[in-house]
Amino acid sequence: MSLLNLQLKDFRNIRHGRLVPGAGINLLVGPNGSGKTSILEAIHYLGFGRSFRTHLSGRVIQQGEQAFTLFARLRQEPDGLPVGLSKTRGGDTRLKIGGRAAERLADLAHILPIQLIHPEGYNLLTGGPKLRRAYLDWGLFYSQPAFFPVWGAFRRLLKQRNALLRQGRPYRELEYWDRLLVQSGGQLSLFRQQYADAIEPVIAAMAADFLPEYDFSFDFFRGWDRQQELFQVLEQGFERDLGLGYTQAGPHKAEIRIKARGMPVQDLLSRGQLKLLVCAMRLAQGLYLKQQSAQDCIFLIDDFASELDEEKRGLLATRLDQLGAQVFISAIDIAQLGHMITRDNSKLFHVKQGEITETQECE
Ligand SMILES: Nc1ncnc2c1ncn2[C@@H]1O[C@H](COP(=O)(O)OP(=O)(O)OP(=O)(O)O)[C@@H](O)[C@H]1O
Repeated sequence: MSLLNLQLKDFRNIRHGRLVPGAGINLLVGPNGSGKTSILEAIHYLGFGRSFRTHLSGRVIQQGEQAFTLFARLRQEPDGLPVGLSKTRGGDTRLKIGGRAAERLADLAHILPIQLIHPEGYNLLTGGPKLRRAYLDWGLFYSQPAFFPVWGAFRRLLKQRNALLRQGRPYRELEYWDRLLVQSGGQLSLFRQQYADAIEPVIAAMAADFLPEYDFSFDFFRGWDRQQELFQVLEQGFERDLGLGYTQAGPHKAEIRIKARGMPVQDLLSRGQLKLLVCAMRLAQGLYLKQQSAQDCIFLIDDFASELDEEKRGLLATRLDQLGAQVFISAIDIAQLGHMITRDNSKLFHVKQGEITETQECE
C-alpha cells in the first residue's frame, strides 16, 4: 500500500498541511522543530490508530484546537481509496474508509501496513518482551487475516481469568474459562511459532547484510514450559496465580530471544549495532509480507539515516529500493541523504514552521 496524498489539519504544529508523495523515497527536510516527525507521526496514526511518541491523543492535537483530522488517498484501483481519521480532545474518534463511516481502527490498519524505524527503535531489543511479542503479532496481523480474532479472544479470556483471580474465586469456577483460554492460547501460540519460524531466516539474511560480523540465533519462547501443556500449567499454577492476582504463564509471556556469539544481543551489541539489527528486522517484516501476500509496507524513517555511516545508508537505500516500498524519511540536512535518493519516483519536501513545500523532484 502507498499514499497518493496526505492532508493534515491541526496535527501538532501543522495547521493545514498537504503533500503528494512519490511512490518511492520521500525526503522531509527542515530545521529542528519544523514538523518533520509530526508528518511521520500522522501517517503512523492512520496505520496504528496511535502515535509512536505519546499514548495521549490530546498531545497531538494542535494547542488551542479541539480535534485533529487526517485525510489520505491510498493507492487502489481505479482512482484511490479515500480514508479519514479525526480525534477530539474528548477522545471521540471518527473513521472513514472509502467514504463510509468505519468503526474499527483495525480495518484501516489492515490495509495500511507500516514499518517504523526511529532513534528509540532499538527498544525492540533492549526493552521488555512485550515489544518483541508486538513485533510478531503485528507481522501476523498483516499477513494472516485469521490471527486477529484469535488474538482478541485470547486477550478477553485472559482478562476475564485475571478478574476472577483477583476476586479470589475457587478453581472450579475458572475451569470452564481455562478450557476456552487453552483453546485460543494454543491457536495463538501456533500462529506465533509458525510466523517466528518463517521470519527468522528472513531476518538472519537481512542482518547478515547490515552486521556481517555476527551470526544471529533466534529462539521463540511460547510463554510456558516446553515440557507441559498449557492446561496443566494453568491448573498447577492456580494457587500462585490466585495469590498474585494474575496469570503467570501463557502466550501473554511469549518472547523471541535473539543471541549472537552465545550472548543476548542487548548485552553484546553497541547502540548503533542494535539499531542496525532492528532496521534489519523491520525490513525483513516488510519483505516477508510482500513475499507472502504481495502487500507493500510504508516505511517511516525518523532521523535515522543520518546516524548511519555512508555504507549502511547506501545499503538501507538499496534494500528499500528492492522492496519497492513507499518511504518517508525525515532529516535535518539533505547533504547526509544523497545516497537515499535512488529512484526517479523520489521527492523532496521542505518543512518549515509547520508548512510543507515540495521543493524539487529528485533525480
Ligand atoms: N500539540 C501541539 N500543538 C502545537 N505545536 C506542537 C504540539 N506538539 C508539538 N508541537 C510543536 O511542533 C513542532 C514540531 O515538532 P516535530 O517533532 O515534528 O519537529 P521535527 O521537525 O521532527 O524536529 P527535530 O528535527 O528537532 O526532531 C515542535 O516545535 C513542537 O514544539
